[in-house]
Amino acid sequence: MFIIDWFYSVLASLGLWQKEAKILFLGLDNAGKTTLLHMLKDERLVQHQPTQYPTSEELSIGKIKFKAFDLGGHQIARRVWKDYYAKISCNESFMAGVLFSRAIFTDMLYNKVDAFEQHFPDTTEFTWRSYYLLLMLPLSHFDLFSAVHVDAVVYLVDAYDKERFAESKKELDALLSDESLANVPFLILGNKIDIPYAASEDELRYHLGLTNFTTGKGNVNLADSNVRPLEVFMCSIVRKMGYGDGFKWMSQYI
Ligand SMILES: Nc1nc2c(ncn2[C@@H]2O[C@H](COP(=O)(O)OP(=O)(O)OP(=O)(O)O)[C@@H](O)[C@H]2O)c(=O)[nH]1
Ligand SMILES: [Mg+2]
Repeated sequence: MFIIDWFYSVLASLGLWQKEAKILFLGLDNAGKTTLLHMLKDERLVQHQPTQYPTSEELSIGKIKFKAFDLGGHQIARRVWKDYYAKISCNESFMAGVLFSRAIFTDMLYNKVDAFEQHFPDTTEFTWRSYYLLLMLPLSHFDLFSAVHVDAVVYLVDAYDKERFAESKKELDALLSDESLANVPFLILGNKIDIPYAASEDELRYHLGLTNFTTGKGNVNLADSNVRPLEVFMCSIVRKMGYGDGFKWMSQYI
């Protein structure tokens, strides 16, 4: 890991490798993460299936090139969120392998791929987990390490689905209190305001417990403070409105 980091920093110093920002798109299922990602990517509105596998896209907004990770928001998918932002130190390459294969296993779990077990009924769980681990270890160096340093989180909330505000708050609170994400800017998008009776910005702030925690919409310099940039923007992805201001706000902190 150290060697890889060193290698990249040498390349970067020679201008041969550009560091791009890494942004996680998080939020409950059905919030609009995939819709937003594709709207940003090619300005097209596409109807998507619920996301099963974590995916990533290269995007650029203004001068910032970034890689966006769309991780899926349903219950089981949420378990791999942490694998994408947990900080791993240099001598923990082994753990990286473990985490990566854990992500794979979670994946297998929710796709009900139990074929492996059926073919090898005598193989204990431990053994086939170990095989996977060995197989995945070399890959994990690249995959995980491109994902560990998160530059920002875009957290989407369906502003129309008021019944799930509490659930959304719970997941958001867990992210905000996770020390691997300490000081990482959070852009909270209250989506679907094109639907009548969607929550207002104040309502959403209230239900997410953010009323006194946001840091201001304009150009607010937080560099010298120890305060995490956090702000709420209401948007409608289908109407292409609102999220642009949010990303503009966010870009000053990346
Ligand atoms: N009315 C309205 N519907 C939207 C908007 N954005 C997304 N949707 C709809 O919300 C539904 C869920 O959108 P997705 O982008 O698939 O949601 P997701 O967050 O990726 O969900 P998971 O993949 O399950 O985590 C889709 O039917 C979208 O068309 C919006 O701005 N307004
Ligand atoms: Mg999705």
